[in-house]
Amino acid sequence: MCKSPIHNFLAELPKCEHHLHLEGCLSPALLFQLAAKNNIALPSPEQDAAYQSPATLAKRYEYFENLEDFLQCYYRGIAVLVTEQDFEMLAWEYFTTARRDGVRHAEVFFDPQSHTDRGVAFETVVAGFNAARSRAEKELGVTSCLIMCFLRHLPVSSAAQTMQTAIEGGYFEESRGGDHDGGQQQQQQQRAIAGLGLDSSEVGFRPELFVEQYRKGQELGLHRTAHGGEEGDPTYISGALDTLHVERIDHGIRLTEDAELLQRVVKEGVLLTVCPLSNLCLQAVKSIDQVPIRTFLKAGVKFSINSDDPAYFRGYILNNYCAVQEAFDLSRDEWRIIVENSIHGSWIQEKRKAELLGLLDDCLSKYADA
Ligand SMILES: Nc1ncnc2[nH]cnc12
Ligand SMILES: [Zn+2]
Repeated sequence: MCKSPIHNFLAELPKCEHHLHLEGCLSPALLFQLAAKNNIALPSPEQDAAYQSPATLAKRYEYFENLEDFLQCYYRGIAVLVTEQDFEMLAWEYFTTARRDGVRHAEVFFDPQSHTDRGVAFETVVAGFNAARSRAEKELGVTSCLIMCFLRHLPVSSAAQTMQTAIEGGYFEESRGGDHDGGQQQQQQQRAIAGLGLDSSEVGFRPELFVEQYRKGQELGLHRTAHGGEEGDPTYISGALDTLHVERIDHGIRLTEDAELLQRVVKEGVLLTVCPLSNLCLQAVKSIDQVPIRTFLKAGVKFSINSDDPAYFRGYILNNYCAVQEAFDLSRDEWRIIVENSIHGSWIQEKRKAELLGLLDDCLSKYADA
């Protein structure tokens, strides 16, 4: 628990998470558990001393040199995920922890190529994640949608193949799903996969490479977002806006380096999905107060605060909210703006937005005098 006098207020804010990699929720404990169950050999002490125990692995995660250094651990860990139940367990760990942190709605990324390249079927991955999503909606009241990411360091032909698999499998088609309030009222249209994302190594793998996949996605009515301006310069942000026609930018902290682009982002109402602890852990900033939270608030840039890869970056969403509060001492009104923008920037129906805005009002009233 953080030392902020408004910790309880921060904890109870009805959060929407927009930048969360499900594979980034694989804790050292779960990694070792699944490796043993699935008979997956972990690196020997000669190969990598970090993989001796969950404790040594947790120690390894205390310092990453940069995005690339982290991604090596991330992709190595993913090898223990094999069965539908493994994917369900991983996502369930996320949803239960996120709900404890006040998350009410989550739009979560997954990286199908990191599984299909190892011979795990696309259907196994999506079925496991969607089982956890259904359960989270029923048992925890957390609504969610799934965002399929392309790995930008792999050949574009691999992204094209992944897109084809998803289209042919009907994962982008609308089907009647239960409404989030239990399904007694009208049913809402749901897709197994609601949107496209772009992640992995940024510099040298420009967004323009994936224009054809995003064009198809737009034609199919999918939502679109892309990582940009995490390590890459602002042209990675403008490239994603101009050629991929994204609705959001994931990270986007280097937007501050281009005043004109910043004005465009404000004017077009593009939401940035900022991940403060991730930026700190991957050395994108030296301290949290260098994340441009105040600059964005002052300029009217819309953003949400997110955890990215919580098993690797010192905590889930509430730790990120608390870290921001400790660094910036935001007012309740500034938190209201952040949470309102997170709700409005979510890919949900107006009715669900109204419910979440109602919860926000309740929280603001409860803590008005505290
Ligand atoms: N922070 C991040 N940036 C790019 N790709 C990722 N994949 C998982 N986490 C990521
Ligand atoms: Zn990310």
